[in-house]
Order: sequence, then C-alpha cells, then structure tokens
Amino acid sequence: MGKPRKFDRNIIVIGAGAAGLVGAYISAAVKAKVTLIESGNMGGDCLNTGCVPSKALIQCARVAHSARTAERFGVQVPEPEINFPAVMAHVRKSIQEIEPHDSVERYSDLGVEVVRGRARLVDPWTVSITQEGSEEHRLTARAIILATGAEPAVPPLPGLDTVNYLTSETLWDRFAQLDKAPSQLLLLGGGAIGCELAQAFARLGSTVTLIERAERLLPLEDHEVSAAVSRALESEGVQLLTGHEAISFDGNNDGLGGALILRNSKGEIQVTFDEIILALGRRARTGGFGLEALGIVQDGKLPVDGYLRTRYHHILAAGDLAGPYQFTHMAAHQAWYAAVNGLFGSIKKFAVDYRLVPSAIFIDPQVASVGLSEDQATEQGVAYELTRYSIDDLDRAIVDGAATGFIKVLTVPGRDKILGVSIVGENAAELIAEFVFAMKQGMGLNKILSTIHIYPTMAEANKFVAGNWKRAHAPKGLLRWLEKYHRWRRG
Ligand SMILES: Cc1cc2nc3c(=O)[nH]c(=O)nc-3n(C[C@H](O)[C@H](O)[C@H](O)COP(=O)(O)OP(=O)(O)OC[C@H]3O[C@@H](n4cnc5c(N)ncnc54)[C@H](O)[C@@H]3O)c2cc1C
Ligand SMILES: NC(=O)c1ccc[n+]([C@@H]2O[C@H](COP(=O)([O-])OP(=O)(O)OC[C@H]3O[C@@H](n4cnc5c(N)ncnc54)[C@H](O)[C@@H]3O)[C@@H](O)[C@H]2O)c1
Repeated sequence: MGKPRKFDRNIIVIGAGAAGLVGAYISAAVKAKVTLIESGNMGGDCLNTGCVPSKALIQCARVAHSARTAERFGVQVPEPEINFPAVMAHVRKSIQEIEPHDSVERYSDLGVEVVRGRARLVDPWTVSITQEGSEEHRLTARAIILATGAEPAVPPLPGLDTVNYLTSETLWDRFAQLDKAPSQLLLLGGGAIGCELAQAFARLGSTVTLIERAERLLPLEDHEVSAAVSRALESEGVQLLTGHEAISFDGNNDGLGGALILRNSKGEIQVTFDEIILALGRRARTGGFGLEALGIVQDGKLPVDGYLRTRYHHILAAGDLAGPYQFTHMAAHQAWYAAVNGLFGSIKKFAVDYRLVPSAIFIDPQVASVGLSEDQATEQGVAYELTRYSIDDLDRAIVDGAATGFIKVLTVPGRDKILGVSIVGENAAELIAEFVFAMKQGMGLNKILSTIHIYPTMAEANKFVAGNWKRAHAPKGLLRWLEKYHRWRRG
C-alpha cells in the first residue's frame, strides 16, 4: 500500500513501558492525536518485572540486614525471621501502589487514547490492533514510535530445557508461591540484575552463587568498582565464580533443581542448585509484529540513526528496543526525541544526546557512575587526571556505620572540567546527581567546591573530592610568596 493521503492519527505509539508512556504523553502535550497500544500490562518491564519489584525486594533485604547488624549500634535484636510470603507481598503491594502512575485512566486524562491489544505493522503507515474477543482493527498514522522493549536473553545452552529456569520476567510469580527463599540459588550473569538479586536473596536467607563469564563482576564498570562490589557480596556470603562460563545444564528428573556445568581457565566444574535465575542481558523485542516484513529489522537488530529513525524515517524507536542503554531514565530521555522527531522532524529534528548517561546499581553500598570511567579513558586513549576521596573519612558515613566506598573523578589534565565520576557508597545514586548536573551545565569541580553543602551529609563527599582536586592544583609559587608575606607581617 502507498502512503495514505489522510491519516487517522498524527502518531501511534506501540508499547506502554517507560518509553511508550513518555512518548505518548509528550505527543498529547503538544496536541497531537495519539494512540498508545499495549498488549500486556501498562508500565511494561520497569513497573511489573524490573525496577519496581527488584527495588522493593532489595528494601526488604536491607531491613533484614540492618536488623542482623543492629548490634554495632548497641541495639540487640534476635536473628530476624524472614516471612518470605510477606516479602513477596511487599513486592506486589509496591507494584500496585505505583500502578496508577502508568494507568490507562491517567494517560487518558492526559489526552492519550490508550488501546489494549497487540499491534502489528501491516505497512509503513498502518497498524493493525488485535484485541482478545474483538475483531482486528486498523489505524493509519503519519508517525509511529516503536517502544516494545526487550526480553531476557536465553542462550541455547545444551540441557537448558531440562531445567525449570527463571528470568527476571518469571521469578516474581514463581517466588510468590514459596514459603521461604530458595535454599540454593544460582544467579547466572554478574551484571546489574545478577549483582542486585544476589545480595538481596543472600540477605533473605538463600545460599547464593553468582556466576560471571568475565574475570570480574560488572565488567562495564570501573575495575575498582567491580572489586568493591565483589568484596561487599563475598562479605555477605555470596559465592562468586567469576571467569566461569556456563556450558550446559543437567536438570533433576523431578523438574526441581539441577546442575550447571561451568568452564573456567583450569577446566570444568559443576554447581548444583534448587533455583536458577538467568541474568545474561536483555534482547530487543523485535519479532512478530511486522518489522521483519518491512525490512526494518535485520538479524533481530533494529538499526536507528541519531534521530532514532528506522529506515522509514517516520517510524522511530525508543527505549530498550532501540538501545544501547537499557535504563528507564534512558527510555524516557529517548522518548522525547522520538516524539518530537516523529511529529516535527520534517521541520526540525534533534539528535539524541548520549553524552551524559548516569546509571546506578542498587546493591549495598550503591554504585553509580556517569561519563568516562578510568578504564574507558585508558582504553580510548583519553588523557585524564584522577582525583579520589575515600568515604571512610566522611563524618556522616562514620556515624551512620556506612564508612566505606569512594568517589573517583576524572578531569581534563590541568582543568577542573569533569570527564567522568564513579561512586561506591551509601546513597551513591543520589550523590551522583550533583556531578551529572554540573557536567550538564558545563560546571567544573571549582563550582562544586564553592557550593555550601549541609553538614553532616553524604553529599559533603562531593565537595571533599573537589577539595582534593583543588589542593592538588594549589598555586605553589603564590603560596610560597604568601608564607613570606605573613612572616614579614609578623615582624
Ligand atoms: C530486574 C530488572 C531491574 C531493573 N532495574 C532498573 C533500575 O533500577 N533502573 C533503571 O533505570 N532500569 C532498570 N531496569 C531496566 C528497565 O526496566 C528498562 O530499561 C525499561 O523498563 C525499558 O522500558 P521500555 O519502555 O523500553 O520497554 P518495556 O518496559 O519493556 O515496555 C515495552 C512494552 O511494549 C509492550 N509490547 C511489546 N510488543 C507489543 C506489541 N506488538 N503490541 C503492543 N504492545 C507491545 C510490552 O508488553 C511492554 O509493556 C531493570 C530491568 C530489570 C529486568
Ligand atoms: N539498576 C539498574 O539500572 C538496573 C538493574 C537491573 C537491570 N538493569 C538493566 O537491565 C539490563 C540487563 O541486565 P543483566 O544483568 O541481565 O545484563 P548485563 O548485560 O548487565 O549482564 C549480563 C552478564 O552476563 C554475563 N554472561 C553472559 N553470558 C554468560 C555465560 N554464558 N556464562 C556466564 N556469564 C555470562 C556477561 O558477561 C554480563 O556481565 C542491564 O544492561 C541494565 O541496563 C538495570
């Protein structure tokens, strides 16, 4: 079919996760006629199986850990009893309380037409919608945003079909049926999901083994961050097997548990488990809704240009589907560009700004980073100066019993311009915000140093690292002269 002369909608958005919701909202806010189509639960991965349930679980685990370590504050508490069904009820309740933020009602009130059903592209301008119990109907649109997200990667490892494995999509329902946390839990993949869940389940009573193919956990983070995370997890009893690659599975005949064969530099080993969670990355959800037939998808990948346009410039993509960063805040960031470029691209279009992408991993102590890490700067041959501050020296951290971690700041040699920051420490995800803001606004460490920070707060660490940079750049000649001047003044 050729391009229609008239369109039913200015824009159609497929998928109501973080990217789709924001894309639809922005479109409605600028008065476009917009339809948002969702085949599953409103809110997508983040609300239903990702950020929200994982952070709710992490909070339960944190409380258990606080109780277990309360004695150091002079508070005697017996070993906490974990009521696992109640933990999972907190997870469920958190989702339910946040659900209204992403609901059909909320978005309808914002001017978005929300349709529940499965979308498929029939041609580059026509979307078919299939709803259970009703006939397929079709809508044409001048622009289309694809925001169908990603799904857990499940590699075709021999024997995997003999194992009742879990992923971040299935674990919540399965674990909601359990009386207690699994006894022997294996987490395959030492990335963000693997690390967060390993610590949480260890704190909730599981014996956890975390397996990572690379030589260190979180291989994309700074090497000192990986080392700090390994120390934190091991200190809480998580068995770490880095440099171990999953080779094959051998499920128990009763369908419960099994064994995983791993290869390391010395040979092969076997580890057994009651439950295994695959956390091996997430693949873009590109299949089964017409993209292959249109030639938008090649080998399961959906290439987009800097404006998030596919090979059909009026069909754009945002969020986990588009990549390369799979974060809720990135999905929302890209959605603005997809909506604006989709609606106004023929007049003016904007390339996505990927220069500053902060991220955090919500283990304890938290990990947060933005810009270049030291390893990336070295790999890319970027000249840098490194300034550190050790959080074990911070008053607030000491009184809170959280005196561990560090801030590493990379700057342009001889200048206070920030190239990147890595933080390990309590509330690192909040601390990093000041650096993200400074970098975005073109402010350097001098500006952070000259800003009043409340005493005693963790945020003072940001000022102290800036102070360390300043001391290293003190004008030595001037200080020598001042010393002489003061001597002279004393007479
Ligand atoms: C365990 C876990 C923890 C995480 N924690 C964090 C965190 O702390 N912070 C963070 O920033 N990120 C986190 N993430 C990542 C975050 O969840 C994702 O980056 C984000 O949800 C991506 O949003 P999205 O809109 O691109 O995709 P999704 O949320 O996956 O939304 C896509 C939607 O499209 C729908 N859909 C698919 N195909 C069709 C179709 N044909 N028709 C209609 N609808 C369709 C799906 O049903 C889905 O609702 C976490 C992820 C996981 C798995
Ligand atoms: N706090 C957060 O922002 C947060 C939390 C969870 C998830 N997420 C998002 O979800 C995405 C997916 O998370 P993830 O942890 O599944 O993926 P990931 O890409 O972060 O980590 C997967 C890990 O599995 C390892 N691996 C791959 N194949 C292996 C094998 N055969 N044997 C052993 N190890 C193997 C990889 O080396 C990698 O380190 C992340 O990239 C992140 O963007 C974000």
